Amino acid sequence: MGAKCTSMSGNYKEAKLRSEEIDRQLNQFATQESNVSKMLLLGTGESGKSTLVKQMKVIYNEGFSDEELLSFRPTILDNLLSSMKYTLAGMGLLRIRLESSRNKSAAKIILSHEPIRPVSENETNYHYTLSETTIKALQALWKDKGVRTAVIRGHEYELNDSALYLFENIDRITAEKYEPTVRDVLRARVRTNGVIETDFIACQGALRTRVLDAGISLTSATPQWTIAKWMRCFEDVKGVIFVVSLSGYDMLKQTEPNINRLQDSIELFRKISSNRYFQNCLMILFMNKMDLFRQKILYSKRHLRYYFSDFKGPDCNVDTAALFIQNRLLSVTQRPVFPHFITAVDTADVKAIFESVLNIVLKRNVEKYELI
Ligand SMILES: Nc1nc2c(ncn2[C@@H]2O[C@H](COP(=O)(O)OP(=O)(O)OP(=O)(O)O)[C@@H](O)[C@H]2O)c(=O)[nH]1
Ligand SMILES: [Mg+2]
Repeated sequence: MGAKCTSMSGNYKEAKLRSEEIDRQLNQFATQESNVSKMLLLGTGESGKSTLVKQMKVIYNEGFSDEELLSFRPTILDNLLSSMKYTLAGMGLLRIRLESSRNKSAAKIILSHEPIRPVSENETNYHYTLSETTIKALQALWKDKGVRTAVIRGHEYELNDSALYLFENIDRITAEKYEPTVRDVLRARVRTNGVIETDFIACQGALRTRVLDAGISLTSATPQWTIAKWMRCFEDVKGVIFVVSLSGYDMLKQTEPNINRLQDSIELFRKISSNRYFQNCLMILFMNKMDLFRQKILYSKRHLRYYFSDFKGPDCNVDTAALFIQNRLLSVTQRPVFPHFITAVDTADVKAIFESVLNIVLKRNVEKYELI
């Protein structure tokens, strides 16, 4: 018995020493620039890449300072204004009338409003405020049943995914003392131009990671050689995170209105996953906007079978519909893919999924350096 105890404590000591040695080597590995694990975010426009980058800042870095939050104020007000402009244009397309003809003047005020310029380095329009007339016009329009009907039918004219959130928060957002919250910032929409890099340390200090938002507009029509040409700018990428917006299943592309948005993403995924440039990368698939997808499948009556005629599952069943889309995406490639359903605006969800993705990357690194 005594001997057994001694050998167990011996084993324990040995394991502890080995674990400490692995931790030391991993920390050393993580501090070298050449050991940064680069993860490249790719996907069609508006799939949620920049939202994931914002979440990396919230989860792994210092988050948003008060000043940074405030700097989003003009963008969010502009998003609100342009969403209302877009809704009014959509009403024209769908021949939906304003409920109250008195709101025609409100519509004119909004449609003729100049876009709000985002903050530049030399400028500080953090405290940009809409005029009282514009705020009243926005509020009156949001109360109009015609506008609400058009928002519900937003998928028919590409209304952006954050429009409803912004309209529902209209009074708070247009208040004189409005200070954007992190939730608001995650809903803000600015098209990315140029590469955005975000560095952070994950997996208890063992993995130095750089997430790259390529800021390139890719579609299924982008030729393979163009993809390869662009990707040469990104050396030593460990993994590609391909982001797909699930909520696009019932939407058409803005530029080519005969192409379904989800089909477009599936086709782009086929191209990316078969591109020779990414042959040695981990291929991670984020099927994003699960929150909106759930709402649509459960309540919108826009059943998946209307857009994918080979879907034979039951209506209003989120899991079956989501798995059908996952299988469709996985069927376009032969290579191993790590698929995840995700809601990029939900910090807890992103954290849990990212941890598991980064653990795979870490495991690969460890295997490479024969630490295990
Ligand atoms: N409700 C909801 N909205 C989301 C989600 N992910 C992203 N969005 C919203 O979708 C919009 C587009 O997201 P972005 O992160 O800017 O998309 P992107 O892929 O970076 O777009 P580009 O820069 O044009 O390529 C933003 O308004 C986000 O707030 C999600 O999971 N749920
Ligand atoms: Mg972006």
